Amino acid sequence: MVQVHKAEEIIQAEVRDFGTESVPFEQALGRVLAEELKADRDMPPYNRVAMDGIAFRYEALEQGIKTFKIKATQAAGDRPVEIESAEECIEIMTGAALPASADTVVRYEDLEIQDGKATVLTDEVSKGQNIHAQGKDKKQDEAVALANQVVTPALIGVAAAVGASQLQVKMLPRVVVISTGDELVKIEETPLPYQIRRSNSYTIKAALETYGVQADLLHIPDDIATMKRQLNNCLQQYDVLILSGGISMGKFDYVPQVLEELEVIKLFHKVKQRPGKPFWFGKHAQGALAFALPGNPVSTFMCFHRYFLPWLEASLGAGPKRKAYAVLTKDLTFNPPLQYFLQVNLSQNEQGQMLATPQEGNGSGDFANLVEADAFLELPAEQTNFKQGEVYQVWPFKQLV
Ligand SMILES: Nc1nc2c(c(=O)[nH]1)N[C@H]1C(S)=C(S)[C@@H](COP(=O)(O)OP(=O)(O)OC[C@H]3O[C@@H](n4cnc5c(N)ncnc54)[C@H](O)[C@@H]3O)O[C@H]1N2
Ligand code: MOO
Ligand SMILES: [Mg+2]
Repeated sequence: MVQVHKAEEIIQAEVRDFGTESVPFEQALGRVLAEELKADRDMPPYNRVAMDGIAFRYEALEQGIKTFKIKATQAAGDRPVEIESAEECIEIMTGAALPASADTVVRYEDLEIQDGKATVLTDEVSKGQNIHAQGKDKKQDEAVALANQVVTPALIGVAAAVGASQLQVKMLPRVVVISTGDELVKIEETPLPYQIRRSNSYTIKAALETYGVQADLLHIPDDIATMKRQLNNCLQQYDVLILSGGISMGKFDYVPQVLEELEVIKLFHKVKQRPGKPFWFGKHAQGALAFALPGNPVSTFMCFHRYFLPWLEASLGAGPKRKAYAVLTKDLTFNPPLQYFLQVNLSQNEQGQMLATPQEGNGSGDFANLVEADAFLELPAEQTNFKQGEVYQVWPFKQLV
């Protein structure tokens, strides 16, 4: 049995590099960028008009000119229309490229327009106002996104702006999520009174999709020969096997035995934690990793977030997971010498602190309450009494505000 930090260390020592691939930028959401993205030209690419109104030369105001002859109207996307003299202006729209002969824009709200002439009504005009200067956001060839950044909707927009229709991203591991257990039936079936529907694999598959990982699902019955054959296939075909169930003390918990018979080297079995104590982790001679998670749904869920996701993020080069902390809002006691992962609800107080309020759980087998919870609060094994106001690391599994 290993401590939580040791289990984490062993898993992190098995971080892999799956290489890079090019994908259409629209399909890159959630992937990890493997290249620096550069501005193909200045951003903005021209002096961009920021208000609908007129453009003219500021020197006109200095000469006492307040009324301008409207030479033309220029929409966004039009080639710039130049003015010939300080008495002229162009009616110009937001997003248009400022003509080189003008340097100042006054918005319609500060104008009176009559008989083809525009009069400036305000004295508060400064040179260069209402213009976004060319290259102010980014210069041509400057980086707009860095390698190892996660592709977000904002990044996809920037990629579009610089014409990067393909993005080089980190390749994802091939993952199979395996359920075991003869009590489990397909979700579309009506279970017999002593059976249940499979759920763990769907939770994990859904969580993986956030990272762009499209995992395959497989169910293996509690039969050694079948399990051996199927797991052997999986070890050849996948980079990662995430299993749930079949790893504890039960007569039909065959997973560790079968994995070891298939030359998956056990790197640890059992972690000093609750839930999730029976967690088994190993690696195959040819490289595949087996995360054999305990079958109780809360245990599966916790181990997946606490161990698998940090491994995935490190393998994709997204850097170590940013740590989050929260303040415990109630006293509690936990006697066993195990790291306790407490289900909590997260909120923020007016001081901007993240608060963790324990959620009444019912052990790791009852998981309907996970829908309400936001995170696991990690309470150290060497401590028994935990006091309101103390701060602990938290593992959120829901999108925070
Ligand atoms: N004698 C002992 N018994 C148990 C111990 C122990 O230390 N000594 N540990 C307990 C703990 S803690 C856990 S956690 C479980 C882990 O059991 P397994 O990993 O062997 O999982 P199973 O026995 O196959 O199933 C446990 C439980 O989870 C349900 N399950 C399994 N897979 C799914 C799934 N895909 N979807 C939904 N539910 C699933 C299964 O029906 C069982 O109820 O062992 C304790 N026992
Ligand atoms: O690890 Mo078990 O999850 O305590 O039920
Ligand atoms: Mg069992």
